[in-house]
Amino acid sequence: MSDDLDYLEQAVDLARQNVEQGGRPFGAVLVKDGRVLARGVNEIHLNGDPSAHAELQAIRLASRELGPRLDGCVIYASGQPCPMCLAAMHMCGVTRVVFAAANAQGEPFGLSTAAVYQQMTLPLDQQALEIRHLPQAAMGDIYSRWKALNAAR
Ligand SMILES: Nc1nc2[nH]cnc2c(=O)[nH]1
Repeated sequence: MSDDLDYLEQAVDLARQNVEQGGRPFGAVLVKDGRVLARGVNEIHLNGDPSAHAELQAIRLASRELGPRLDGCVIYASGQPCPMCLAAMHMCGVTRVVFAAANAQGEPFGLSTAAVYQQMTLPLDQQALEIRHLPQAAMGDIYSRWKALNAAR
């Protein structure tokens, strides 16, 4: 815990460097067992990939070493993680996340994802994005087939 400030400072430094290089003000450091496994900055300006958030970049890098499960990892982020990054953290088992700037701080600069969080609390049929559930018979037994093929692995 006492290392939190040190790692968070590193994430903020990354964000600051990224701004100087034309990027958005987001940096992230991914730590496991006291070792920095990955660092990431927002790279949307470099590759046009809208998912190139600092936290996801760090997760992608760490996964090269650890594979798809990041249990026991801690992510330090300069900004409050957006729903996409937070979902990724939940799904791959990241244990903790510590961030410096809350959404409220980013709001005046268009750097808050509070509106997306808000959308995601709404029922599917009330979200701004049209979400259509169209059941397909062709899906058939795909899930149970997958389960059967992977049960022994
Ligand atoms: N925390 C965070 N918020 C963002 N909002 C837009 N891009 C980012 C990012 O890379 N990190």
